[in-house]
Formats: sequence, structure tokens, C-alpha cells
Amino acid sequence: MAVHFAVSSAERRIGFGFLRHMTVATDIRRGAVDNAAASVTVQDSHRKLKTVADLPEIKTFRMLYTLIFKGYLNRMHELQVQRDTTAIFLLLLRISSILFETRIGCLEKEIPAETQNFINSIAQMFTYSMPVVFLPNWTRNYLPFWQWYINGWEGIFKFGKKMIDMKMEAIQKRLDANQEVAGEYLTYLLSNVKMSSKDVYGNISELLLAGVNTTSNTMLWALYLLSRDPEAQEALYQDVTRVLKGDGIPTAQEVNSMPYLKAVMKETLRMYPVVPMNSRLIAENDVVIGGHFFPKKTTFTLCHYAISHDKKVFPEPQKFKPDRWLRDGRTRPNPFGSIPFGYGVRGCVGRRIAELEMHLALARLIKLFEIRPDPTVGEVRSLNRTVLVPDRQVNLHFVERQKTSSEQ
Ligand code: HEM
Repeated sequence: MAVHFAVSSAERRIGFGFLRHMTVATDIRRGAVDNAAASVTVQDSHRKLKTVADLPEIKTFRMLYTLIFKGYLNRMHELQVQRDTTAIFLLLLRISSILFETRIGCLEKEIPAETQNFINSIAQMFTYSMPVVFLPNWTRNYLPFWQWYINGWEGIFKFGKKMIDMKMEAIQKRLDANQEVAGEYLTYLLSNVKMSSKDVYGNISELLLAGVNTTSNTMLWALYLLSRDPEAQEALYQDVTRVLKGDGIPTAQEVNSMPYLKAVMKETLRMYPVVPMNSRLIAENDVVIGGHFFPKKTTFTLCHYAISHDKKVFPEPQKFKPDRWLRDGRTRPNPFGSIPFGYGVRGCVGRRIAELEMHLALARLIKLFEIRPDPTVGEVRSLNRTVLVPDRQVNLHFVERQKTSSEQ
């Protein structure tokens, strides 16, 4: 468990001395596609982003629910057999609503070509990011992976830029007409003098990217695990229906009073940490950890998957046991045993949005549907494709529940 040791000691002893090694990849990417992703590379502007990322939280809660769930659930009635790609559309739609303040047509019967290109670009970038990281730089002139990877990024930034330009135009029109400018996250960023438009292009596109495959795959894993565990599913259903009556929008307080819901998400992320690896580069000083000397510029890689399957911290690590996270007097696992959102100053910026959207989505889905596995699919294994994805298409059956008399 060398990895486990490295991370817990690292955060305690060295604190902010670490920088993400991804910085290197991000700089190359920026150079290659001439786009800014300032928040991801520079500590100072990262803090700036953290502050603004926290701002629209309250509005987001209500907006997420009203804007999205109606459309999604209507579409689910049509689909009945839910495929993993639909889960991606759902989350893409949701995060796009927050970031672009508009919907991008994921739930239309015919997905607009531009949106489809954007979805394909994300998949392309992720698919080729592994060979790009592992192959030596000289291969870039001879093998096609680097160009395919960059093409993926170009598609992502192109779409992001177009959406942002449209919003800027709308804001400008209102300003020209002396009208008040009101909006959510993007309007805030664009009308905020602290960020240049280049920073906004880079940050919005990266946030969108970071927010789509992470939450959609986590939702998929949660639904997959629940479909195979009727007892856990029933416990979740009881937890949710005890608090949520009727079709009203849950409040933050209501979400907080559903401990099993939170436990299901925590256990899902323990079993399938969607970002399976995380790295830090010791940039400035040599360090000694546990009697081992590490020269400066050493890269440490933390394997979330390995630490959260450590049976000393999580007995029966391969078993889906949401109960282990309940605060009902039992001994709870070491909080550093599973840190799927990372930790410290470079921890996940989108954590609160991600948790919120996943809690809301799962509560709503479980209230309306019983989720059953497709027996022909068999045991799904996880693959590391930068994010943790299933090795095959996961088909799930959503069986509509009967409404209880108090809800009719
Ligand atoms: C299940 C959902 C998610 C998981 C498990 C997750 C996990 C992570 C992890 C492990 C990191 C690296 C943290 C570190 O180095 O310590 C990270 C970084 C990041 N995440 Fe997430 N994430 C999720 C959702 C999101 C969402 C929804 C957004 C945006 C709306 C987002 C935006 C970011 C950004 C911008 C970073 C880079 C932060 C930095 O470099 O300082 N993430 N995430």
C-alpha cells in the first residue's frame, strides 16, 4: 500500500508543496490549440475560479431541477430501456444548462449536429489521452494519436467558444439597449472584470469537460450497483420517500436528511472512483516521507481505485455496502480511505455541483422507477479511460412504480 501511505503523509507533511503533474499536459494542450485554461495551471487564478464557482450554488439547485428533470423523465418514459449514452446526455445537458445558461439539444429526438460533434470530440479527446500520456514525445511525428487528441480538444473549445460568443452578444445587446443584465454563472463570469474573455473560454470548456464524463459515469455505476442489489435499492427508496412527498422540488435541507442517498453515492465512488488516478509533482524541494528520500520534481501518482479497495479500511471491499457510511453510531471508515474528489487546494472545483446533481437525479429516479439489470449483460468490469468507464454497454430496465395514495 505504498500509494496509500504516500498520499496521506503527503498532504499532512508537505501540504501545498505539490502541484498537479497534469499542469504539463495542460500547457502542451494550450500551446497546441491556443486556448487558455488559466485556472487549471496557475494557482492564483485557480483560487479566483474557486470563488466564482461557488457563487451560483443556491440558484443552481432550483434551476437544475426545474429545467432538466421534466425533459429527462419524459424522455425516459419513451426510452424505457436506458443506455449509458443517455446518462451522458443527461449530465451534459445539465452541466451545459449551468455553464452556458442554455440547453444544447441533448434530449431532442434528433441531436443537433454541433452538439453531436461536441460529444464526439469529448470522447475522442478522452480516448487518445492515454496513448498521449504514455507514449514518448518523439512518436508524435510518426503516430496519429497526438493529432487525434488535439483534434478532440479543438472540437471542445470550438463549441465552447461559440456558446460563449452567443451569450456575449446577447449581453452586449442588452447593454446597448440600456437594459439590465441578469443571468447565472456565465453571465457572472463574462460581466466580471476579474477574468479575461480568454480565461472564460478556457475555463468554461474545461469545466464542461470535467463535469460531463465524471458525473454521468458515476450515475451509471450507481444505477448499475443498485440494479443488482434489490435490498439496497429498497432501503434507498424508503429513505427518499420518507422525506420527499409529491413532485415538489427537494430543498437542500431535504437532501441532507436522506443519509442513505448520500451513503449510496459515497459507496459508488469508493467502488468506482471515476477519476481513478491523481498526481502531484513536488516542484520545489526534496522531501523525506516515512524515511524515504524523494528528490524534487518527483511525480507521485495516487491510485484512488487501489486505496479505496484496501480491505484494512473497507472490509469486503468488492461488496457494495452503503451502510458502512451511515452515521448511526457505527465506526466509520477513515475519511482518507476514499477521496474520490481529491484533496487540498487542487481538489475538485466541481464537487458541490457534482454531488448536488447526482443526489437530485438519484432521488428522483429511485422515487419513480425500480431499476432492474438486463440479465444478458453479465458482470460489468471497469476500464481506465482517464475516467473509469464500463467495459460494455450497460442496459438497465426502468420499471415505473405505482404512485401511493398520498401522491395521486
Ligand atoms: C463525480 C464527479 C466528480 C469527481 C469524482 C471528480 C473528481 C476530481 C478529481 C479527483 C480531481 C483532481 C483533484 C486533485 O488533484 O486533488 C478533479 C479536479 C477537477 N474537477 Fe472534478 N470531479 C467530478 C465532477 C466535476 C464537475 C461536475 C466539475 C465542474 C463543474 C469538475 C471540475 C473539476 C476541475 C476544474 C478540476 C481541476 C481542479 C484543479 O486543477 O485545481 N469536476 N475532479
